[in-house]
Amino acid sequence: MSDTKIVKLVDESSNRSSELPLLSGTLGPACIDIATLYKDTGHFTYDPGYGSTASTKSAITYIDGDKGVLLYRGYPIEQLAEKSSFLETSYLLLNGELPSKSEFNAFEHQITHHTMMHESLKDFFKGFHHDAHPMAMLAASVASLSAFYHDDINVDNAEDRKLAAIRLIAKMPTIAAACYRYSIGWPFRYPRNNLEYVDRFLHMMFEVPSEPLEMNPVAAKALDLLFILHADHEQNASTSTVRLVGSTGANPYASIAAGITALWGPAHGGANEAVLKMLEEIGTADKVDTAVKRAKDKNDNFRLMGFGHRVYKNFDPRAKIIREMCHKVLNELGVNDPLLDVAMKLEEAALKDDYFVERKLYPNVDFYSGIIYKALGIPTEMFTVMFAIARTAGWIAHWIEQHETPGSRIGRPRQIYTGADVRDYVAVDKR
Ligand SMILES: CC(=O)SCCNC(=O)CCNC(=O)[C@H](O)C(C)(C)COP(=O)(O)OP(=O)(O)OC[C@H]1O[C@@H](n2cnc3c(N)ncnc32)[C@H](O)[C@@H]1OP(=O)(O)O
Ligand SMILES: O=C([O-])CC(=O)C(=O)O
Repeated sequence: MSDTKIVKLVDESSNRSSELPLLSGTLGPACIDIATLYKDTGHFTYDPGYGSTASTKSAITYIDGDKGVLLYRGYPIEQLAEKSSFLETSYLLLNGELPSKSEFNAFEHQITHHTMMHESLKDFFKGFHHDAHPMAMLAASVASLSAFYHDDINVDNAEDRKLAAIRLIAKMPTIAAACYRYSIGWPFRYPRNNLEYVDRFLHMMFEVPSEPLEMNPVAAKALDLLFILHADHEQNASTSTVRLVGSTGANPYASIAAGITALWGPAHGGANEAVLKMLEEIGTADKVDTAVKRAKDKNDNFRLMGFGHRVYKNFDPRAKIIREMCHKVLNELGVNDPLLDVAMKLEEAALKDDYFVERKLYPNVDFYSGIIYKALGIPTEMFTVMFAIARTAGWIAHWIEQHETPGSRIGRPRQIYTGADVRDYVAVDKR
């Protein structure tokens, strides 16, 4: 699979030289194994934001940012979006292969068996302020799982790791729905295990006893598709956070809770909430040009939310699928949302503008997803929670891969010190 050439590298500051492999898989870009040259010598590279640093090898997800290619375990995202389900995709991410029918049934059975949230976890919610952000409640609740499931936190045991993965994927929708219902003062709903994964979640979110919930197949299909598209994205900020925390030997619930907090920021998963707020603020299609102008102004902190990506420099294949789905879902649900017009006008204006073209800034996965969530009745503050439900599959797959990889080391970046030179302490009355 890999086509390895040898390159000679010289580190001038230490005068060390080494012959190192130029690593290049059949799919991947070439990269030099600098770590071998510098390993524990005190010399290191400076790469703010890790734009040129591979922190790990991984067999889970592949991205070609120039060609707009995304593969989960080798399968193109377009095919998974069309033919798979979120649970099947989760199995694929975790196990490396698509399941047979009986393997899938067993997996679904295990997930269904673990959907309940511990009764005592409900008491946690009572301590949260009534208008706490759902992401704050989600992060705290998931971190607290390690206080409930002591029996499956031996990170060195493969069976325990698997059980933690099942528990997390199963319980995330239950906890997420509880975050929503707490925020509106409604009693929690138990998971109805005769329903499928996404229907079960929608039931826990929206069911009211006096008005039994009619399951809408269009809504369920759209949500399942969004979950597939958000399930993994190699070493993005939240997954790298999960791996960094995981590298210390921390338990899976603590590691995933750290991923949730990293996802929350508006530069990452929090962008879906920020996009909708931005579109609402812009308000009408005739105000789009002002927004584009502001986004280009370096004295203005305003950015076009849902635009730009560290890796995709042509288009984000997920954004393409979501954009199409957005039209379809609104049409099928009979929703006429003027924000869709604003979004399309904004995309059109930005793609014609030299600033965005030169910097290769295109709509990313978060640009159109919020309009779909809104059409499904999901409140804006829950958008990033929805992302977290889906990304849990990817996070835990990476956490497991990390623990299965021999020779994994603690993550420990270096820094370039820019502070004061050595100096003597001065007593307070002499300062
Ligand atoms: C699920 C996800 O996480 S997808 C990403 C979701 N985040 C967003 O949508 C937030 C808006 N986008 C951004 O902030 C960025 O494009 C990021 C965080 C996604 C990527 O950041 P980076 O790869 O570090 O790019 P960086 O911030 O260096 O931007 C490169 C240039 O494009 C500009 N730029 C990047 N994104 C935008 C934007 N959305 N609007 C206006 N200008 C932008 C920067 O100002 C910079 O300009 P300069 O070269 O003149 O200084
Ligand atoms: O890969 C990234 O940097 C961000 C992203 O699109 C994701 O996490 O889905």
